[in-house]
Amino acid sequence: MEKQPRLLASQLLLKNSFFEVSLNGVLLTWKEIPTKKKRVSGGIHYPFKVGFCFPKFHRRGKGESGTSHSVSVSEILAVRELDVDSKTKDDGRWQKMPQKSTEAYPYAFTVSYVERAWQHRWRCSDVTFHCLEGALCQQWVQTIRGQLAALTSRPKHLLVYINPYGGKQQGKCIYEQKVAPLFTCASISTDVIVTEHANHARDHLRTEAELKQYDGVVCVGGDGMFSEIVHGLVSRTQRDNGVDQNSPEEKLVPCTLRIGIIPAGSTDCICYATVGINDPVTSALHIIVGDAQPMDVCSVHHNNTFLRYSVSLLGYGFYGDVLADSERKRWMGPARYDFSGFKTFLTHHYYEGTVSFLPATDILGTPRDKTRCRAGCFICQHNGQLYSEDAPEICKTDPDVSDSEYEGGWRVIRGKFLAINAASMSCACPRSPKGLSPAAHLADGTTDLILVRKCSRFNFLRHLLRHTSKYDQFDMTFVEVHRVRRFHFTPRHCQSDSELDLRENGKRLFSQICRDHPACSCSPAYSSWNCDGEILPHAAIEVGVHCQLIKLFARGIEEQPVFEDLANPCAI
Ligand SMILES: CCCCCCCCCCCCC/C=C/[C@@H](O)[C@H](COP(=O)(O)O)NC(=O)CCCCCCCCCCCCCCC
Ligand SMILES: Nc1ncnc2c1ncn2[C@@H]1O[C@H](COP(=O)(O)OP(=O)(O)O)[C@@H](O)[C@H]1O
Ligand SMILES: [Ca+2]
Repeated sequence: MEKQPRLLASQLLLKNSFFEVSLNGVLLTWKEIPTKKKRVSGGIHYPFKVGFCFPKFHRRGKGESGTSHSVSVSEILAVRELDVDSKTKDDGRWQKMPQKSTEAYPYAFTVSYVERAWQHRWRCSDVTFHCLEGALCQQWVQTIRGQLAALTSRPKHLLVYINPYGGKQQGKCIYEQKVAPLFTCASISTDVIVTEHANHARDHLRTEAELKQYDGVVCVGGDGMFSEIVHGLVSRTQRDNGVDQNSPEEKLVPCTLRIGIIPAGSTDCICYATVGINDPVTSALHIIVGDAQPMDVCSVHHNNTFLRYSVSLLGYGFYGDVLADSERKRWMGPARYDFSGFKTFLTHHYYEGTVSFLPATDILGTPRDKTRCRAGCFICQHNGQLYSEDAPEICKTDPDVSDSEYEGGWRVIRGKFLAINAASMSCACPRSPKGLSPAAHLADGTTDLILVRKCSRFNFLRHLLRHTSKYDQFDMTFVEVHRVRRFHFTPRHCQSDSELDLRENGKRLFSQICRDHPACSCSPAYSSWNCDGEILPHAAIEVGVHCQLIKLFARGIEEQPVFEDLANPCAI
């Protein structure tokens, strides 16, 4: 790593021990001075070696010379000066000062920073340094503030939407108690809207919100609430740029505003797969430090009419039926998915139809890879660049090139399917920490199309159970998986528009269901699509992936630090 010039270095008091504290452009480091070397310093600038220098994680160690900590400046949330009378100057919060240091070292400042906890959780930690002189204290505060002000990717003003009815209906409480205090600490101002009905956030974003004044949009809720924000922002961006969403071939314009998710829903799979955990404090901290994670978005069309966008799961058959059943049991909260999942598993319906898809052949990675999409993913960077340079099929808008010219690359599969799933990302969630497609990538411009053919209940159960274990859910004769850029699905019996209208009104056409089998002991003709947790009544759809259309306040799942394992060779 390039050596950074030291900006400040002093001996300061921390909890009655002296520390060598230094700041360069990248790290704030404090290292305990061994007892016999301790001496009072009013701010002598002197050279010493910083023992730890890891770029991403702050380290804590205890060597011969005492404990040592390093915090990346990019993960400092705030710095505030403490008053002599032990009251913070900035926000009026009272803090208890140790008696000894208030007497001898009356000036102090507190640095709030990100600390990594268990299983990808982040927490806010405080460290308070005491100084002999006010001027030195001021110098530290000003210098750290200067460093923070130079971090241009951090949001200053956010628009927040809270779904008070998502998940266990705790959205408002989670935001007020866990998130708002952190935003205040980091000097982020917010405009908060508590939604009053479904699609309130989507419509507000699409038509009314004055987006220019914000650095990002935050939703407090589940995947459905996130989906509302995506629809609002993507539609608004296309409208502002004169792009017609109804044309499946059109290249969409990426959204500039980043989206933050404070998880307060039932599945929270988008949060889980982009941050590594569904934890409100962790998500708030990723927003504060100004992380950015690009994400693919699928557009779903039917007969040249735009239906919806999807970022996680598009599922027909099993997941469509689970969702349709679970919507009638919202009162059960998140447990509705387990109940409806069990019920749908027992009904064991299969659906006939034709899937045609355009395999992504020019990219790095396959759905059977052992590597995973992680923070700074090389495959996403590589394939994202390829997409913008080569302008793949979905970007082609040349009216002279007819669809049939692409047909060469398309594959067609007819069959009876228990499930047809398109996972644009892993869909990892607490129910399945590796997800529906463990090797899928967040931002590679593709979706993993998983076809589960008709099989016995026992085999389907084996397939489902493998989502929760280390065994490969694709390594089964009745399952296939393809990494694709586009796909179409047509059910065996095509629906008329009047059938669709009835389905949209919630009336299922059981009279039409078993045309070929009047005894009606078999599967219905149609399922519906589960589009990120929203029901799509159309069975016939056309889907295309738009590479990196949106950005989240996230960085992808961080690899767990390995330095602890290295100390124990048996653990490797
Ligand atoms: C036997 C255990 C099998 C466990 C299999 C778990 C696979 C889970 C993969 C989940 C992928 C989820 C993708 C995300 C979808 C969300 O967008 C979407 C909306 O989320 P929101 O409500 O937060 O807004 N969520 C969903 O559609 C929920 C899907 C949940 C499916 C749960 C399925 C449970 C299956 C249980 C089968 C039990 C069989 C037992 C037989 C003895
Ligand atoms: N104020 C509201 N009243 C009713 N429904 C709402 C409200 N705000 C948002 N919704 C809708 O609630 C649905 C579920 O929201 P979500 O936050 O995803 O929770 P969950 O994860 O429990 O499904 C979404 O379809 C969203 O459009
Ligand atoms: Ca993808």
